[in-house]
Amino acid sequence: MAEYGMIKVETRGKVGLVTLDRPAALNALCDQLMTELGQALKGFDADPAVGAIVLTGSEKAFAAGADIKEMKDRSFPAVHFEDFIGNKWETVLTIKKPVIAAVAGFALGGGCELAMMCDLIIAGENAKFGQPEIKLGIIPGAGGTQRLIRAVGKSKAMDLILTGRMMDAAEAERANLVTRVVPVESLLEEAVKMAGVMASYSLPSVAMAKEAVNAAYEMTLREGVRFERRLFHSLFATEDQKEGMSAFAEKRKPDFRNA
Ligand SMILES: CC(C)(O)CC(=O)SCCNC(=O)CCNC(=O)[C@H](O)C(C)(C)COP(=O)(O)OP(=O)(O)OC[C@H]1O[C@@H](n2cnc3c(N)ncnc32)[C@H](O)[C@@H]1OP(=O)(O)O
Repeated sequence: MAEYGMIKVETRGKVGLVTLDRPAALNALCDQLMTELGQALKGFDADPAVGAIVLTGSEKAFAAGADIKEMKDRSFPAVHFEDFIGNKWETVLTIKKPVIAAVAGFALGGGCELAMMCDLIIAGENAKFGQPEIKLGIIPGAGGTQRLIRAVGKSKAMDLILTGRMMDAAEAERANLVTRVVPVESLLEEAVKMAGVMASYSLPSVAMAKEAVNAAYEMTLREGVRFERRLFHSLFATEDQKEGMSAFAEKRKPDFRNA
């Protein structure tokens, strides 16, 4: 397992676990942390022993946003021509295996945006979500204006982005930003359990299910349904489809080989 300075990486059964670990700065997402996160996510995606990934932070903070101190003196040409935020922040979107964000404490600015780039969010009861960039004289720059509205609708997205206020876990669940709220003490266990269920299925079908759902962000309904149908048909070329359906007919547990 690779050694990192600002994240911790381990496996729990078939689940890859990445923990953001920069406590002195509430896991502020500096360049080094984002580089390490990208490497760890790609490593788990390439690891055949891993079927799903959990991304988490500390009890106090999932992540308090991009590192303000690191970016405060940057100029327009610097951020524009280097494509600041850009691809490096979007590595999580390229991961084929499911990625669950397990969020306790602050998920603000880039922290909220990073959680929204994951496939789903489970929140601890103390979680606080927000896009406070407006208080810094900027706007969200890692997809917050686009993903938040798709999750919570226009009124609440405008409310959060234009006031910069925080939303607690209960409100985030009511607004459909998170799938489930659990006690902070059991957050990781619940997230790893859910990831373990996903990892127990055939990887090609899990990866295609994820791809099809995410495609709904980009496609019309007609295009999306056609895309889904193509993926659905292609799964009949896998051994795992034969195994899954044979196991059902023979009343036994399937033995998926990810093939
Ligand atoms: C990605 C983009 C493009 O969308 C842009 C962004 O993400 S901009 C950043 C958006 N996030 C914020 O504006 C949140 C900033 N942080 C806070 O408002 C507060 O820290 C808090 C409400 C999250 C927590 O407050 P508190 O409990 O009082 O702790 P602090 O003493 O403020 O913080 C402890 C320590 O962490 C440092 N810190 C916190 N957040 C950041 C950050 N985003 N960047 C850099 N450093 C951060 C804070 O400065 C403290 O460190 P010291 O100054 O004591 O060394």
